[in-house]
Amino acid sequence: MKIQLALDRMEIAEAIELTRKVADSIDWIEVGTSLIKEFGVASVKELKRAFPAKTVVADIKTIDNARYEFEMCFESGADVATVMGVSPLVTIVACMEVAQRYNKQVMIDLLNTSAEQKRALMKYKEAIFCDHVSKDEQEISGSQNRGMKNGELLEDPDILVAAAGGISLDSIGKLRETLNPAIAIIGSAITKADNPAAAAAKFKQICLQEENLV
Ligand SMILES: O=C(CO)[C@H](O)[C@H](O)COP(=O)(O)O
Repeated sequence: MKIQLALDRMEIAEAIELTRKVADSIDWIEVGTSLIKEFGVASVKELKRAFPAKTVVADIKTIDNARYEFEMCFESGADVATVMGVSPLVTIVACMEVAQRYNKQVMIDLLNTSAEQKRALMKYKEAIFCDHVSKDEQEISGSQNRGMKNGELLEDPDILVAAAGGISLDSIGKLRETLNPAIAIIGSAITKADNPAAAAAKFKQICLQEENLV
C-alpha cells in the first residue's frame, strides 16, 4: 500500500516544511483542494519544485471545464489530477484525453456516486478510483473510511484503488482487510499529529508489514 500525504488548510511554505519532515515515509504528495483554492496552481508548482522525485497529485476535484483545469495542473507539474465521478461523462472523457496527451494520470473521486455511476466509470481502467468519505461526513456525521462503502464495485483486479477520509492508525488495519486500496490517502492523521514524522513512520511500518506478508 502506498501512502499519499494529503496537504490541506495550510500555507504553501508550511506544506513544504511538513513534507520535508515526513518525506522518507510517504510515497505520493497530494496538493489538497484547499491549497489549490487558496493559492491556485502555484501550490502545485511549488510542491513539485521542492519534491521533483515524488508523484504529485493535484486534488483539484474538477467537475466541469476539464480541459482547462487538467492542462493547468499538468503544466504546473502535477503527475495526477482529480475529477469528481459525479461529473457528466463528457468531463471524465476530457480528463482522460488530457492525461493521455500529457502522459499523466487521472484519479476519479467516487464521493457521492451511485452504484450505477460507479459501474459506468469502471470502464476508464487507466484511471485511479478513489473511495472517499468527505470532510463534512467525517466532521458532521462522524464517518471514517473503513472501506465498507460499495467495496465490491472496486474488486476488479485491473483497477487501481485509492481510499481517503479520516484514515487513522486505528482504522488502516480495517481498511486493509476490506477495500485493501493500493493507495491510502492520509491527511490529518499525519499533518495534525504532535509528531508528524513519527506518525508517518508508523503508517509506513504498517504498509511495509503488509508487503512482507504478501
Ligand atoms: O480530499 C480530502 C478532503 O476533501 C482530503 O485530502 C482527504 O479527506 C484526506 O484527508 P483526511 O485524512 O484529513 O481526511
